[in-house]
Amino acid sequence: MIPSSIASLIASKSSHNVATSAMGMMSMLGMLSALVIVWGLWKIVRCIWWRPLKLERAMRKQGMQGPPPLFMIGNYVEIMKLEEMELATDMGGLRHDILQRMLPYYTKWSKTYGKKFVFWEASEPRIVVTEPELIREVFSAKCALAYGKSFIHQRCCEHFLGKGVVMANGESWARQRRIIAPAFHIDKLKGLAGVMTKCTEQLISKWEEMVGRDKQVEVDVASDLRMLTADIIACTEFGSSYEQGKRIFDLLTTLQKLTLQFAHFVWLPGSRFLPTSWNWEIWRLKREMENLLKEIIQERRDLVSVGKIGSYGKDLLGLMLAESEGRSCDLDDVNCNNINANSMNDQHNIRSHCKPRFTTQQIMDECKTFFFAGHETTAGLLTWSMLLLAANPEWQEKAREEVFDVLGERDENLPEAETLHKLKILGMIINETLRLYPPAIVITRYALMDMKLGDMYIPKGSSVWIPVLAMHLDQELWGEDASQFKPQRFEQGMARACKHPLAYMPFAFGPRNCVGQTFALMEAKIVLSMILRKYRFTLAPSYRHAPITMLTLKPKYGAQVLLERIL
Ligand code: HEM
Repeated sequence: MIPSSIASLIASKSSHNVATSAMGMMSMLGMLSALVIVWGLWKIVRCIWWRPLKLERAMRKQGMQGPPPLFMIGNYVEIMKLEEMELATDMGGLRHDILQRMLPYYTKWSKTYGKKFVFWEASEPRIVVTEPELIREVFSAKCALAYGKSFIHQRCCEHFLGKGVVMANGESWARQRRIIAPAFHIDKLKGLAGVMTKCTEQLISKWEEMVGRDKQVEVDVASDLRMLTADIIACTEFGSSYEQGKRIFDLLTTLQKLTLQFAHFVWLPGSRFLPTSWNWEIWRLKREMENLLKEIIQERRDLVSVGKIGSYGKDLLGLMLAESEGRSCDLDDVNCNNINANSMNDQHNIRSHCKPRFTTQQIMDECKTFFFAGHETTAGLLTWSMLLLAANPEWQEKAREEVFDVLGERDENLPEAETLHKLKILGMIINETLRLYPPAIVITRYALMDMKLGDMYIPKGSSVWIPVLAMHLDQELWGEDASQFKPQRFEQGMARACKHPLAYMPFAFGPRNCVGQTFALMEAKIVLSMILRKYRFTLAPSYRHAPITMLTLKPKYGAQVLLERIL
C-alpha cells in the first residue's frame, strides 16, 4: 500500500508532469503550426513574387522584349480584352484568315516586338518561337525530358486529365508513354476499324430518319459528330463496358466545362483547396466518375484473375492493363524471369508476382486522357472537314468519286483499315483541314531545367510558346494563297506542301507528338468516306462562321449543313 502523503505527492507530481507535458505539447504544436504557416507563406511568395522576378530579370538580361506584365496576372487582362473584342462578331462568310480572330494578342505583339518576344500568363513567361529549326530542337528526342507541361496548364486540366500522359513531365511522362504507345500501334488499331464503322452506321441511320421522305434536311453536324467521336472512343476504350464508359464520359464532360469556366482563377495560389460551391461540385463529380472507373478496372482484373476471361481484351483499357501488368516482368522484375508464361496459371502467377507498372489511379488518369485527347480533337477535324467540303462542292465530288472507286457504291462494302491508304484525295482534304483549322492552335513546352535554344537562354520555369496556327497560315511558308482551301498543295506529300516541312504540325512531332495520330486519321477516313457515299451536303443559310477555342478550335454556333441523300 502507498502511504497517503506519498500518494498525494505522487498525484501532485504526476498532475504537474501532465500539465508540463501538455504545455510542452501545446508549444510544440504551436511551433509546428507556425513553421507550416511560414513555409506556406514562403511558397506563395516564391511562386508569385520571387520566381517571376528572377525570370523577368533573366528575360531583360538577354534583351528579350514584350508587353510589360502586371504583378501576379501577367498579361492576362490585355489578352482577355483583345480576345473579347475579336470574338464579339462573326467572320462574315466562310473565310479562313482566322489568325487575327484566334490569336489577336500574338498578331499585335509580333508587330510591335518582332517574331521573338515574351509575354506572361499569370506569373509564367511564354517565349514565342516561330523558327522551324528552333521548334525542331524543342521537339527533339534530346529535349524530351527537359521540356514538359507548365504548372498552370497542369492545374487547369487536373480534374479531367489527372496526371495522365498529356500532362506528365520528365521520367514519369517517358514511363507512361512507353506503356501506352504499343496500344496505338497500327496492328492493334486495325482491330478497332469495325467499331468505328459500326458507330458511324448508327449516325447514318439517325440521319436517314431525319431526312425521311424529304430530299433535304438541315443538320448541325458539329454536335452529331461530337457524339459520334465520343461513342467511338467509349467503345474503343471500354469495349464491353461501353454503357458504364458513357456515364463516365458524361461526368468528364461536365467536369471539363465547369473547370474551364473558372480557368482564369487557377493562378490564384491555393484556390483549388478552398471549400467554394464550385470546388465542392468538382470534388463530387470527380468522386463519382473515379468510383465508376475503379469499378470497370477492378471488374476486368477480377475476370482475368479468376480465369473467366483469358486476356484483358482488345479495347484500349484491355491493351493498357496488359501493357501495364503483363510485360512489366520482362523489363523490371528479374524474379519473374523463371516463370513460364505459357499457361493461364502461369500468366496469373506473373500478374500476382510482378509489380504493376501502372497503379489504378494512373490507369484511371490515362482513361480520362484518351477521352479528352481523342474525341474533341477528332470531332473538330470531322466538323471542319464537312464544312469545307460543303463550301467546296468540286472537292466534295472528287472525294466521293474516289470513295466509290476504292470502296464501291454499296453500303455493305464497309471501309477496312487495309484499304484506307488508297483514299489519297480524302487524305489531302484532311491534311488541308488540319492546316487551316488545327484543333490545337498553340503548343507550349515548359522548361523543366535551364536550357539554351539558338541564341536564347530559356530559364527553368519559363515556356516556349509555338503558335501553330500562325505557322500554318504564314504566307512566307505557304505562299500568298495560305489562307485558301487548296488540298492540292499536299498532292506530292507533306514534305513538299510547304517551304519548310516542319512548319506543318497539327499533331506536333518528335517523341512527344500525338500518340493517337494514326487512330485519328483512320477514324476520320472511315467516317468521312461513309458519309460521302451516302450524302451530298451544302452549307445551310443559318451557318454563322465564328471559330472559337474551348481547349480545341470549334465553330461557336455549330455547323449547320443541308444533307441530301444520294439516290
Ligand atoms: C485530329 C485529331 C487529333 C489532333 C489534331 C491531335 C493533336 C495533338 C497534339 C498537337 C498533341 C501534342 C500536344 C502537346 O504536347 O501540347 C497531342 C498529344 C496527344 N494526343 Fe492527340 N490529337 C488528335 C487525336 C488524338 C486521339 C484520337 C488520341 C487518342 C485516342 C490522342 C491522344 C493524344 C495523347 C495521349 C497525347 C499526349 C502525348 C504525349 O504527351 O506523349 N490524340 N495530340
